[in-house]
Amino acid sequence: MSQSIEQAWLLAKQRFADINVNVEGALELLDTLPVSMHCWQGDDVAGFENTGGSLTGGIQATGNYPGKAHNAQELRADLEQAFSLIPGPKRLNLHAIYLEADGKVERNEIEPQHFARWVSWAREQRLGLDFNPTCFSHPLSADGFTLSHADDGIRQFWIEHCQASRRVSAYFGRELGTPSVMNIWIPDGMKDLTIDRLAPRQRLLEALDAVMAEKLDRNHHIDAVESKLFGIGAESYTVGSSEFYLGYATSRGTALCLDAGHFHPTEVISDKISSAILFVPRLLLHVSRPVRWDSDHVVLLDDETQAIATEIVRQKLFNRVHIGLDFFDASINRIAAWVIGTRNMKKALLRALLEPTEQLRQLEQHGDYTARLALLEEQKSLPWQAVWDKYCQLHNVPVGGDWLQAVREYETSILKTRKG
Ligand SMILES: C[C@H](O)[C@H](O)[C@@H](O)C(=O)CO
Ligand SMILES: [Mn+2]
Repeated sequence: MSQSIEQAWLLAKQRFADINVNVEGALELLDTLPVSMHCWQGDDVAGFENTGGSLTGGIQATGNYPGKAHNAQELRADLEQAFSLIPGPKRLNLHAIYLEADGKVERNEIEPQHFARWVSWAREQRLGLDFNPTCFSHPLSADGFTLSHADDGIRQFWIEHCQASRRVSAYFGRELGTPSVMNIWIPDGMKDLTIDRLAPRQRLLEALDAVMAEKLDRNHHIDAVESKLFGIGAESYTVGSSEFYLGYATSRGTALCLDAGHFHPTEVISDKISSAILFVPRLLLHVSRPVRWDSDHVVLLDDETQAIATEIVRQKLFNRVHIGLDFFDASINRIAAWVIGTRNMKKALLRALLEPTEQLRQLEQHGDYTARLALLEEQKSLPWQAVWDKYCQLHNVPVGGDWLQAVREYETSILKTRKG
């Protein structure tokens, strides 16, 4: 096997060299692009704060595949298993409900100490960490409102939770030497026709300003805000709409999070990148796969994933776009879900890096759209897969579908021994 990988790699290198693409340079660049894997695929967004509580906020993890993680030790073990099957740099994206504490900690009282074990593990694993306040699955979000709540006390609770979360995020960045991107997503919205669509947005604006008032070191912490079109039970009105957050991020200089499942079904985030990046300093991507709705299916190597990666590479947005994943599928092996989705994101980045972009740009500038289309289509069948195999080999992770065997063995020896 390893001999055929080498032969295919050498031939592929030559094929790409023929169109002036430097394959080794592409792999070097790929090694500088981390993908932030989301912890919540490992336990269906349950967290460890209130095990047994249900997932609310208009999102759903459907399926009951056995073996999900029930505590941080299990989740870390599962993550290590997934990481060992994915080549190149990775980060981990944590939610506040993944804290570790002896007793109950109110969300507005979370502190860095509750995430200390995550940090020392991340240091061992050479991972950067990202963070999210958790503004759902809580009694004070039960009526569908958090930061835009009309009740001052409830709104203040969520403001304090987000303020506390920013300090945790800055702690991650300080300890690990790489800024933590902290994304605020809230579920606030209404099921049915809404009379006052302005007041909740006004309250959200003021609440976010209060959350962000404390100045934190940019080298440790980056604020991001995530819009949404609708959620289950919030079909008619979402306070944090796309326009709201584009305006917020633009006027406040925060990062804007674009989730692939948070727009009208025919809208794609790949086409939003080049507009939004003209007005906001940074983008955070939640690469996901919406099937008819914001279903958060596992990321495929499909046209949109490719278009997202291609956009980052063509515009050289390497330092301004943070790539995160956001899916939660409980109907298949959860580790396999991570591996499939993350490898696909990385494959898309590799394919984008192997594109003869300069040549295509020249053709476009000269108005030769025939050749542009012809070349775009031809390069799809160039042997990028041989380059991917080599990349996997260089990083000591399984080539092709061989990783599935490791997942199966882990399932038999570990996951099947877990209850539920
Ligand atoms: C759990 C995440 O924070 C959540 O998925 C959010 O990012 C989102 O996309 C909600 O639809
Ligand atoms: Mn998201």
